[in-house]
Amino acid sequence: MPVHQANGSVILTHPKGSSVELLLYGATVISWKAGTITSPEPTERLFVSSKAALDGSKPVRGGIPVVFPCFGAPTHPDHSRLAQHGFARSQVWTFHSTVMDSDAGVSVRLTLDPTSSIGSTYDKPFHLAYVVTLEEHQLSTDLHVTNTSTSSAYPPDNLEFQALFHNYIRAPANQVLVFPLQNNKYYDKTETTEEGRNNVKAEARTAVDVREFTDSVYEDAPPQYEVTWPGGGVKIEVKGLKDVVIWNPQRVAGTKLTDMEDGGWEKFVCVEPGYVRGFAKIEPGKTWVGQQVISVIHHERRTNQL
Ligand SMILES: O=P(O)(O)OC[C@H]1O[C@H](O)[C@H](O)[C@@H](O)[C@@H]1O
Repeated sequence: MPVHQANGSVILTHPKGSSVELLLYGATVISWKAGTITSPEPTERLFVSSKAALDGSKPVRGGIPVVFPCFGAPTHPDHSRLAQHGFARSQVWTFHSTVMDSDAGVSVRLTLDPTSSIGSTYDKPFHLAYVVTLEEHQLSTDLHVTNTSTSSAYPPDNLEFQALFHNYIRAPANQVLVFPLQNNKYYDKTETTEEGRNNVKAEARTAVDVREFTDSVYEDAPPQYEVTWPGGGVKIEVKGLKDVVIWNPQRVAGTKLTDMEDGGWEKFVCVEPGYVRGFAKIEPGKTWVGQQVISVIHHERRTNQL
C-alpha cells in the first residue's frame, strides 16, 4: 500500500524505495528517505530532534513544519493574538485524499479549515490544502491558501498572510554552503537591536555558511538554490515563495531550545522558502499557491559555481 495511515500519521512509499512520513498534527513531514543514483539506498534527508514532541503537544522540532499565517512574532493586526509562526503547525489537519499513486509519484492532500480552537485567536475565513508528493529522488510540498470570504463589501475582505516551509535539512551544518545568494538583500535577525534587525544588508559571500549562529531573511531570492556539503546536497526550486530564511542556532541559541537535542545544531541547516517579507494578499474566492520541490543532488559540490 503506497499510502498508509495509522495513529495520526501518513506514510507514502514510492515503488523505487523512497518514503515520506507526515503527521496530521501540523501536516508536518517528519521523515523523507531517498537515495541518489550512485547510492540508491534510501537515506534520511531531514533532521528531527530526538527531544522533539511527536505527540501533538507542541510544534515538531524538525522535519518540515508549515508556517501560516504569520512568520515569527505577529506584525499584522489580523494576527495579533497568534503565537510565533501561526497555528498551521500546531493544528490537526484532515486527510483529504490520495491525489496520485503511480510509478511517477505518490501524493496526498491534507486540509485545514477554521475550528473553534483556531477561531479563538484568528477569525479570518480560509481554507488550506497541503499536497505532499513523493518521487524517487524528490519531495514536493504545495500549500494552497483560499480566501473563503463571501463578502462583496468594498474594500474587499482580503486575506493577508505569510507562509513558509520550515525545512530542517539533515546536513553537517559546519560544512554546508547555500547558493546563489550573493548580492541578495537580507535582514539579519541575530542583530541585537530592532534597528539592526530592520537594517537591510547585502550578501557579500559567494555562498552562505552557518558556522556561526545564523538567522537571515533573504528577500526576493532566486527561484532555485542549492544546499550542499562534501558528498551531498539538495536543490530547492520554488514557486510563489519569494523569500528564503536560513537558520541555524549553533550552540549559543540551540541550548536555549528545550526540545533541541544536545549538539543537534551540528546536524541540520534550516533553509526555509516562504513569503515572509510583507504579506501575500488574496481577494474573496481566490486561491494562492506556494510550492517547493526538493531534489537530492547526485553530483559532488560544483566548486566552480562558488
Ligand atoms: O522555535 P521556533 O518557533 O520553531 O522557531 C525557530 C526559528 O524559526 C525561523 O527560522 C526563525 O527565523 C527563527 O528566528 C526561529 O528561531
